[in-house]
Amino acid sequence: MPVLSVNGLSASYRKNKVLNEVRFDVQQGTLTSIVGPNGAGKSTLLKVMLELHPKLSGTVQFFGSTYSQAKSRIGYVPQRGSVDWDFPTNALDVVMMGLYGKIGWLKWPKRSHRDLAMAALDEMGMADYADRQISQLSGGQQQRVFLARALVQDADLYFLDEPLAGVDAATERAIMDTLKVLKNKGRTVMVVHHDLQTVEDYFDQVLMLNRGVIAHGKTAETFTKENIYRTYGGTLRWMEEKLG
Ligand SMILES: Nc1ncnc2c1ncn2[C@@H]1O[C@H](COP(=O)(O)OP(=O)(O)OP(=O)(O)O)[C@@H](O)[C@H]1O
Repeated sequence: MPVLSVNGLSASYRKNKVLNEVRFDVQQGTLTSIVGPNGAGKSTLLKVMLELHPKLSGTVQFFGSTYSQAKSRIGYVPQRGSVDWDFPTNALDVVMMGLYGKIGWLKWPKRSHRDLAMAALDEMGMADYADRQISQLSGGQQQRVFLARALVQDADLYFLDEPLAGVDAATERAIMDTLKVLKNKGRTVMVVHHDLQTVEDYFDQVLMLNRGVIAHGKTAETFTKENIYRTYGGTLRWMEEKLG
């Protein structure tokens, strides 16, 4: 059984249809990049699947059940730009939020929860920043804190929206190492990704999206010149140089 099954999914913003009959299955233990040009509907796809934006039609099944039944098994790291970083909270508290599924809302976290959150911050090289207000962290540091939050959540299926955008090489490596560890533990990870040069190195599966699914499958077989052109149209002149 696929961990994620999307069928005939369509969505719009007012009259502007941005997802059209999207259909794909994702198997457990895969690391998938979602690629496509600006405005292709990648972020919207995540939001619609996670019921943050309404769908027009179609179905989405997680582990064979609905989103609300599967919620505690799903982790989401939104695009950094979409988060209100002025929210007065420190890095440790952000990570603790990933534990609410376990602690329960309005219950006081235990020492062991705090230890788990600290360990995750440490894993992302952010232990020294636990007490720092999130608004006072750099973009890459904020991204590491978000990854730590996803780690403590201990989900089975993760969605990350451009986690590598604007981070330095060390942070990029730390994030990709973390995602590979999750995959090797049998978790399933889907990542909106923009750097076409690293798709083959980083991801075993690719979902090529432009309002509908253009191609989906093993990166080695799917991420071809032809599919890249079909996905991006004429917008990628540099690809011609790269691919000859
Ligand atoms: N809140 C919104 N209200 C109206 N239109 C929106 C909204 N969010 C996105 N759109 C439009 O929907 C389309 C798909 O946007 P989406 O953010 O899903 O694309 P994307 O593939 O993630 O793009 P990018 O690579 O630029 O992040 C775009 O045309 C965008 O302008």
